[in-house]
Amino acid sequence: MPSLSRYTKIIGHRPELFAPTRHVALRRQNHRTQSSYTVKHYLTRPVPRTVHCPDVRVLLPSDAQRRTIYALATPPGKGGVAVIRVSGPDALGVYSRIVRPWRNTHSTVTNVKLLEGKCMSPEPRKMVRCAVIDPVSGEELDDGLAVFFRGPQSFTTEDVLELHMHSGRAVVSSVLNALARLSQAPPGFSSQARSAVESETRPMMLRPAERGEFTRRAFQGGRLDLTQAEALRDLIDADTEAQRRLALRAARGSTRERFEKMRAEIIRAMAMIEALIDFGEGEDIEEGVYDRAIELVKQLHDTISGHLKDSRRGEILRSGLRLAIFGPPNAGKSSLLNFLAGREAAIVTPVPGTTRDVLELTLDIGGLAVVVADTAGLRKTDDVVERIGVERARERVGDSDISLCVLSLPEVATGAGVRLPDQVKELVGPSTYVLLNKIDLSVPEEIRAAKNALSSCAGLWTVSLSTGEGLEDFLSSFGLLINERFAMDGREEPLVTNARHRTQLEAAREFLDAFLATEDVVVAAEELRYAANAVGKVTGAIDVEDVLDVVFEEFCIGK
Ligand SMILES: Nc1nc2c(ncn2[C@@H]2O[C@H](COP(=O)(O)OP(=O)(O)OP(=O)(O)O)[C@@H](O)[C@H]2O)c(=O)[nH]1
Ligand SMILES: [K+]
Ligand SMILES: [Mg+2]
Repeated sequence: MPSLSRYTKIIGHRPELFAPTRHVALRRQNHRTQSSYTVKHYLTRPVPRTVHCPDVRVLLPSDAQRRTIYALATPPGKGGVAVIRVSGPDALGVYSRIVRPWRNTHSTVTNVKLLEGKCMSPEPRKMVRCAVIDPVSGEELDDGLAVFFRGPQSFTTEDVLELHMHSGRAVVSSVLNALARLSQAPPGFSSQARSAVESETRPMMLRPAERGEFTRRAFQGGRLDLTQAEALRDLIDADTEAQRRLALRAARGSTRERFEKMRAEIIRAMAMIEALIDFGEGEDIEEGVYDRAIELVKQLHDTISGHLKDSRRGEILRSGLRLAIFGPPNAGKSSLLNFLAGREAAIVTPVPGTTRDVLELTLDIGGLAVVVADTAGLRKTDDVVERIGVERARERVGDSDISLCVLSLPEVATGAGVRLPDQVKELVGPSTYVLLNKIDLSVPEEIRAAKNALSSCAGLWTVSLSTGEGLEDFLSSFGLLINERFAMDGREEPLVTNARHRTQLEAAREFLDAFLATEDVVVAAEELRYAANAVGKVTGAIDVEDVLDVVFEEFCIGK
């Protein structure tokens, strides 16, 4: 009989071995204790069949083992360098077919065989000056640099070839065409010539890569977990410092570690319960194991709840803080958007009701990505189009992380304070920021009275978007405020950075809830298994075929 710590180890490392033997354990258990469950009850619960760990992941003969993929890894167009990436079992073959020592290259058809004979055998990770030739005609396509990575010491864990060419449409397409032709039996050779170069001209299994396929292979090869793959995508998409920092840390595995630790804790609790089921408390297992498991799960539950409550801080850092600008017509909302954007993004006119639809821009405010939405002025109107705009404005305010109400001071000032239109008033709450605009048209007493009347809101500034007065002060203090609320400086790094993580953590928390609610040890163990699976899906530690497409389709080709 394994000791509890040994037991934890077995399940922790190879839970997939554990699942199929459970009913045996249960039958044995049935006649040894007086617990209330039955084997039938257990067997009717859906048992996840695909639980496994990264270290025992079994890859069936896959497309990746047969097919070599290629793609342009840099943005298309004219530029200094274009990188073409080739990954898969034929990468070395590609090297020998199209890469030639730079000095020895000749561009005539008759030299093909000669050149075939002189193919280079690359030293891994060493960049060499080379010529790239057409594998069929032997014509030189470009000269540049080539580097070969011997799998698994490569990004994808497969053999990888990178060709650094001149970035021009014709160069890139000629090299891509050459790669495409390697998959076909080469035309133009006589049968004699063909047999002479038989081994060299065997058609290769090459095809263009799909979105994110290089990274997907890196994941399948165990180089990255899913959070790291997502982080690479985020790093490419990062617009602000905060996004870059967050993505870089996650790419290095910080998110992976935290989720893995969480899963290990759940599995530890599960092992306690499983041991209890199999051997019974007091007999072989020490007293109080169940209570310890409950304690552990409660702590985990708190941790997960803490991360889920984190005011979407991670998601905000990653995909931007949603800010809605709202207010009465003509208050200067679109003028504010243009000021923040530094360009005439929105139409500004003296006509009230100019903005109809929601206009959205992603801007860098105080180092934070902010998705700023300009909305239609809120008022009662008979205009059908404007009414829809007003409705959308209200929805946008509701959906936003923060809202900023723009008011025209001369419009709302009453002398002794302010009066807001009903439509606006109902959207102003304690968390609303207020920008009092058009102070160039107001007298100081009016400004002071209005400021007093609005002193209870989350933030208040007085500006003129026409003269620029107060704008610098507004921008810096608003930037500071949102940074304090949402950025990660000096705080624990947010764990939940996208909706996929949130969904899985929510699911895990529900299973932990169910664990804490049940009296039945078998159900309890099962709930923990589901919880561990939910967390495992975040990193990809357990079967994730269903989420792979979702994760990788947001990538670009060549990554
Ligand atoms: N005097 C003065 N005029 C301003 C100021 N800010 C904006 N305006 C003018 O006010 C008018 C309305 O500005 P917009 O930015 O279109 O206002 P809006 O809130 O987007 O209006 P709607 O889209 O119609 O709801 C324009 O003519 C602006 O030039 C300001 O600080 N002072
Ligand atoms: K307007
Ligand atoms: Mg407008």
